[in-house]
Amino acid sequence: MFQPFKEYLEEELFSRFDLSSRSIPAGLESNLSDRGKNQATIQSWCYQCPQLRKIRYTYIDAGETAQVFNSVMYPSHNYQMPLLGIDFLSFGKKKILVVLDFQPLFRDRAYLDKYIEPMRTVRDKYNELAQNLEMKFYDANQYFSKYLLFAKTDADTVVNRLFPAYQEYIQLYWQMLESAEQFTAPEQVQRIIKAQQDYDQYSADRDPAHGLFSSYFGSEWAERFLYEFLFEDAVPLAVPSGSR
Ligand SMILES: C=CC1=C(C)/C(=C/c2[nH]c(/C=C3N=C(/C=C4\NC(=O)C(C)=C4C=C)C(C)=C\3CCC(=O)O)c(CCC(=O)O)c2C)NC1=O
Repeated sequence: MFQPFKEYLEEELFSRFDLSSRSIPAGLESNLSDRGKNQATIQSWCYQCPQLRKIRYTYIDAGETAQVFNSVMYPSHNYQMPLLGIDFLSFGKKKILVVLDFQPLFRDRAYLDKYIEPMRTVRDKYNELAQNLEMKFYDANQYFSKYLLFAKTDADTVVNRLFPAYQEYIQLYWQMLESAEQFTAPEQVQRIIKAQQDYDQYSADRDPAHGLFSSYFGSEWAERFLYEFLFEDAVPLAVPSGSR
């Protein structure tokens, strides 16, 4: 269902950036599960380039049961650019949830004007994909912008509306990255490092996918996948969520 989204991202990345592979810890690059109704595979890719220090994306394919495309771009620590966050989920065709955002590192007015306001014209074209749904796991005021796309939708809308919206958000992201101010002062770079680290901690601690990963691949693998790959700058909670 989201394969064309992955292919578009790859074409963009490979044609625009000087990518090199970034290693994925052993055993986490892919996995296969026979526990569910359909066989499930999970596969991840990770790259870096001068502008983006970590580019990761993951595809889960459990046939009709589940299709997930998840990705985060982490800009180099010299940029205050928001992270590009993508989370597209389809469960059994009827339940489709899509989230796409430039995830802000800071929330002051000057920052939002510079890095979030440019999304507005794109966002305004896709009202049906911005449904103001309530967040149960995350906090909409932390690491989400007010112009995020967040919708429960259907397969037709994914093809006809989400795909063009996705392309526009990605194009805007590249454009902003190209012209983004570069920071080199150590205290400014430190502030960016800290904010990106906090993003990993925030995301790992709240990740709604832990249960999904555990059910397919076991809680140990799920824990490693979260803390060693997806959000590697996060420190695991003292008591893993599976045992709480
Ligand atoms: C491979 C990793 C990965 C997967 C597969 C994943 C899945 C995932 N994301 C979800 C929700 C969600 N996901 C997001 C957003 C994001 N989530 C992100 O990982 C990113 C980058 C964004 C930002 C765009 C939001 C806002 C929700 C709704 C959760 C809520 O209500 O708080 C859910 C819950 C769906 C439900 O309501 O049943 C799952 C299972 N999250 C992951 O990290």
